[in-house]
Amino acid sequence: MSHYHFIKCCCFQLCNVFRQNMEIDQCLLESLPIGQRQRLVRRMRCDQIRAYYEREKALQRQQGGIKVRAPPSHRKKHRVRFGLADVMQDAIIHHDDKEVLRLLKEGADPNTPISSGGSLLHLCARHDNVFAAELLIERGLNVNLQDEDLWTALHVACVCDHADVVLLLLAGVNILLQDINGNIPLDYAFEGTETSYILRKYLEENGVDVSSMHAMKTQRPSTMLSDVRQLVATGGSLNQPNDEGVTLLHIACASGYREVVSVLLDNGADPHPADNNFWTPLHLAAKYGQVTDSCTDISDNFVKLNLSLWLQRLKDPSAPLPSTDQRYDGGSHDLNTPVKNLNPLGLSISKRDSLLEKCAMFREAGGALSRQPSQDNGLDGPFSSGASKLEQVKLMPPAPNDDLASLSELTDSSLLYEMQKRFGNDQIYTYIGHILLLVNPNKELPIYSTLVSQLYLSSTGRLCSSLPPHIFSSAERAYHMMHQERRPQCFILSGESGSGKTEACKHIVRHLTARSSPKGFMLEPRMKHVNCILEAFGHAKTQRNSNSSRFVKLLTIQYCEKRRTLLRARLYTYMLEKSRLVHLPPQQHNFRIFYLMAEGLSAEEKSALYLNNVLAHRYVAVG
Ligand SMILES: Nc1ncnc2c1ncn2[C@@H]1O[C@H](COP(=O)(O)OP(=O)(O)OP(=O)(O)O)[C@@H](O)[C@H]1O
Repeated sequence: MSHYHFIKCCCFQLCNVFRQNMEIDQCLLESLPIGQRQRLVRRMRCDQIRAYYEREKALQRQQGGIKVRAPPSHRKKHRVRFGLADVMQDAIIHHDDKEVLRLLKEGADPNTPISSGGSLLHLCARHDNVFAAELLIERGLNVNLQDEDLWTALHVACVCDHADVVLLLLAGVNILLQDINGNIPLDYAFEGTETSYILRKYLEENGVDVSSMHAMKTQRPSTMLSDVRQLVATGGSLNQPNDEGVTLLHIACASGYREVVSVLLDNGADPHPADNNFWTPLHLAAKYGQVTDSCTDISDNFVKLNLSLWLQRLKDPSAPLPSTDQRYDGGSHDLNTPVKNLNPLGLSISKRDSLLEKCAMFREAGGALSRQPSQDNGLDGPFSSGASKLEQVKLMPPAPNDDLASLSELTDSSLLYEMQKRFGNDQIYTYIGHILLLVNPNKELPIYSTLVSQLYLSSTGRLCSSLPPHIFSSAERAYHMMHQERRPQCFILSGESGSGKTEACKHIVRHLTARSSPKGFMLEPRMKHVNCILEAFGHAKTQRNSNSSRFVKLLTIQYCEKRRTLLRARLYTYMLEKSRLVHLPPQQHNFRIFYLMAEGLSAEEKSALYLNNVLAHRYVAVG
């Protein structure tokens, strides 16, 4: 008996058995394929339930008829409702302008604080949503609102280098408002960015001398130091708290004034007392002085380290004093804290995330340019030589609409709207899940340099959330899939003529070549020559594209099991449009090789080939 018949027989038997007494031989059941087993068990369960209700009904009839509640046929759907303020936050993050307008009309309060701290304007500043910011300001939201770290929306916009938001906010904001670290928004704008330029210009136009302002700020620790020394000399109390329980040591620790901390501790300031919020100086030092491993300013650790040693010494007087080289060496602490040195613990998680993203993306020019691939989990650095050169990089910061699949509304119009908005910002690449969408910019964008290619290197193949969508990341992903699956990977580039497939293909090949060999980037000029030859025989000028490929391409990458690396990237060509040789569609050219020959061959060469007047031939004259 065939397997199929055996199963059919079993089922038949089972159904009969089941109908008779609803008992099933477990072994028989287990011998069935999973799908059939599930179907059978489901049917059993239905019959059981039906039998139960019938029995219940019969029982009630016997007992004088209390109604049994039938199983609910339509279970009531419970809808989760979010407050207007939450929906508003979501709409702002996703740049859903229509929704923001609707919510405001429905009475959403623009003054509602947001869950991650700050106002809705802070959120707009973070997500570069100028439209929503404008609406909120129109409805009376105070532009000078400060969050728990005393950041205004302008601080946020500066950190994120969102110049449009900065321009909008400048109309009403107090540009000199300081945050908890005593920094004004300009302190967070990277040198050389548009934001920094706008702020400086604005300050200058309003008569503020930026350099003297900076000098004043850097003098603050030395002013406090001399005040503390004077207090010590006059025998004043170093432990006197203010109304909030804050002592001098709290202030010095929170601000990272290491020399002041040393003087205070040397002169008997008590490191133990907590302020009214239960923060000891050590807590504050940890909160504002701690650095992550990514930040190199080791001196920021000093306050915490020094205090720990002093605390240890308080318990055990024989413990060694902090060594002098661990003490503050005076004046080097830069109060004009750049973002990369900002203490992440002092910020809300959302702000920390955005800062880390910014750190990864927009390190100061030098930092970014010196980034080595090895930072990304130990890549072997095929680019080290290429990256030393200064290159122009302009990548947009990651945005919520980077992946259209994550939009709350997925309709033709919402997708088109997002694409159009991105295109307007030169964000030509967009993910839809793992698919990459490209809108041909038809202009040179500085996003294909060696450095950018290097930024997209990853040793794991996971997409870096701090980098915007890019063809390099798709190439990188394919490379890692090839490693994981140990089989060739294929790119499918689809789109109408002139949409940018050929260019995309070149970018992929370029990234992969560089990726697979330390000399990858050196091959680039040669690849250009090869491309030139290939295109001469397969490309032609059409109405839509002056360099249209007249064949179907297939790009695959192959894995080398032995060397565990990329063996070859191969471009297969199929279905060359041979008919073009003898028949030209209206307003079109023949393959480029003819025109190159006409231009490039010497008179003797042409004569030897009987092509003295190449362009006079019917098949090369424009159709
Ligand atoms: N990423 C890009 N950045 C800048 N310009 C681009 C980009 N992609 C395409 N272009 C421009 O668009 C032109 C047409 O692109 P491309 O030849 O790649 O289109 P295609 O889809 O391969 O067209 P066809 O199917 O006709 O071969 C290019 O010559 C180039 O000028």
